[in-house]
Amino acid sequence: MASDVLLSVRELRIAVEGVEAVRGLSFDVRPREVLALVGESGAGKSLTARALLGMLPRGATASGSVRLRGDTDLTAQRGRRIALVPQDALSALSPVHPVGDQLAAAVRSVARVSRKEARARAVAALDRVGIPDAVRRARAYPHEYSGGMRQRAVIAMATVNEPDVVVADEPTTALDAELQEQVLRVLGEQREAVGAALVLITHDLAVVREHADRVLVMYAGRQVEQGPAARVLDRPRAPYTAGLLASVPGEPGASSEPAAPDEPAASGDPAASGEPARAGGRRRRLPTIPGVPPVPAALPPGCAFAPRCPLAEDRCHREEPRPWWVDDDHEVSCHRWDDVPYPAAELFPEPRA
Ligand SMILES: Nc1ncnc2c1ncn2[C@@H]1O[C@H](COP(=O)(O)OP(=O)(O)OP(=O)(O)O)[C@@H](O)[C@H]1O
Repeated sequence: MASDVLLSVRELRIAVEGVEAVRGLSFDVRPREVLALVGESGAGKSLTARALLGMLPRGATASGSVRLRGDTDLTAQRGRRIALVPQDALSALSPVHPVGDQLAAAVRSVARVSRKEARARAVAALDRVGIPDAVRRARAYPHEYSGGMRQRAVIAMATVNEPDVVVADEPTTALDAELQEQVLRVLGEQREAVGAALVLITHDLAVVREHADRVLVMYAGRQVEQGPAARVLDRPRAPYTAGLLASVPGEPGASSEPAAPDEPAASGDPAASGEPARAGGRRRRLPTIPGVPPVPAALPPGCAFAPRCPLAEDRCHREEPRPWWVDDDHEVSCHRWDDVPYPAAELFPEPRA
């Protein structure tokens, strides 16, 4: 293991009820870096996140390895060296205990400290994430917090024991747009304050560009492309990444033609939406990747993206591509990576209005 690798994932495969949904992922997370996992719904991001924490759902089995500082006992590290910020803060907090008690219990689960000291650390953690009047708020129950406050409390919970890695699974999905940026800012600040790396699962490539050092793009349980976020977003080498980018307003990969002026603006999962969007003050129809991702039980032969890929040729429908380093820190799994044009939007023309 290279000395600067904190979390090392090798050939991770996860099957649910015997059906493989994550198929041979390998990646590293280095100290203090932010790695974004992106891909459409069903790509296997959440299962991967759970595997990093040693908490796979019932019926799921994993093979391959996940090592945190060389250690494979992830359950023992959970809450201590690796912690989760889940999608839904309400389900992560117990409704029957005050928030401060829950944080103090998290402190005492890993550190031999007095109740008073645990309480003090809990209040300090709430204060750090910007919960006003933290001493009083620590005595309140989760339902007495607003949605944004609850998500901050969950970030406080994940970072209170100063873990090496925080895994955040779409931490802003349940929040309105205004709160999303706030919560991501708090998450970034806390990560820096405790010196943790962050594995950030998101649908939003604008979030990747703003917050991630590296990105891993997933499709149908496989890694399609990974590398430094700016390099991957500026010059995607996998047609799938190009398609995701083409559907994000303002990205270099996205088309810039104006469309009918009466179209509403887009929201949500960009690749799947195909909705009109606004860029540079103009409304336009965004290109989308045609079709939908396959379900794990019915994968096509060869490259799973081939049926949707504008560059697919015979070989793509027969042979699954192996990951290939296109330069020293940028890996792609695509037979046609060298034929992806620049700008990549050319691959995905705009739909007709
Ligand atoms: N508990 C489970 N039982 C059965 N199938 C599951 C379970 N969890 C995940 N799967 C299946 O595994 C595949 C990957 O799911 P996963 O939740 O990891 O995807 P994802 O990329 O996180 O999607 P989303 O963005 O919608 O959360 C999907 O086909 C999903 O239906």
